[in-house]
Amino acid sequence: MPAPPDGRGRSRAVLRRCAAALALLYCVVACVSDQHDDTGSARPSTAAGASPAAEQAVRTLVRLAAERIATADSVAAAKWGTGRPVDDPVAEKAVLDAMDTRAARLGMDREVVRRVFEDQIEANKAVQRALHERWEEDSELLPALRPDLVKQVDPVLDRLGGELLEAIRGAGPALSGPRCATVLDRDKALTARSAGLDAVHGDGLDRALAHTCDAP
Ligand SMILES: C=C(O[C@@H]1C=C(C(=O)O)C=C[C@H]1O)C(=O)O
Repeated sequence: MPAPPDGRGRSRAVLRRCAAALALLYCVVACVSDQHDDTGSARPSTAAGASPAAEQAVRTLVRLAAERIATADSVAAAKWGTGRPVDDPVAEKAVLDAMDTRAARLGMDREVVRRVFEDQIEANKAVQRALHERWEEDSELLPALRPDLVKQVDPVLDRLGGELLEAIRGAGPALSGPRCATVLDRDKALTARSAGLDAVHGDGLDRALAHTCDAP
């Protein structure tokens, strides 16, 4: 008959149980972190939907689209009174071409990238037009500062372009998944509320994300 464990035997048993628990925890963590491959794109985890990381990337996309919409105020102010039109097909083509080149280099779905950036541009122009109308009606609302488009706004648009591209890449197939529209709509509402967006910018954010989800 084995002798009843003394104090040292009991602590060895406790240590063994702790080691087993740690090994189990390690397996769980390794399994969860394996949801991402080393290209940075999220894999759909189960038949039920996208991985949590991919859904987080959809949320990031919403936040970045809201940041990009905010640049329309600076662009509109920079153009106001200069005769420079809201529409600038050459600048738009440059944005779309640059994103297309980067998307191709990263092996991304170029159609998805194109449709998201076309929306960003249309949304930006819609907000610029709405702000110009507002300022025409009430010159008191004119912004005091006129930023320099090339020096001050373009670098922000460039940065946001790269970050949006990463978010699209991270979202991967989640953009065609069944939960995309639900996640997007909820985050749009949250972002609009937390950023205190008025109707013009709220509509702009809607326009910017109009074709982001592409459920079959
Ligand atoms: C930002 C500008 O205004 C418009 C919006 C653009 C955009 O959102 O990227 C690009 C070109 C313009 O049609 C600009 O003229 O630079």
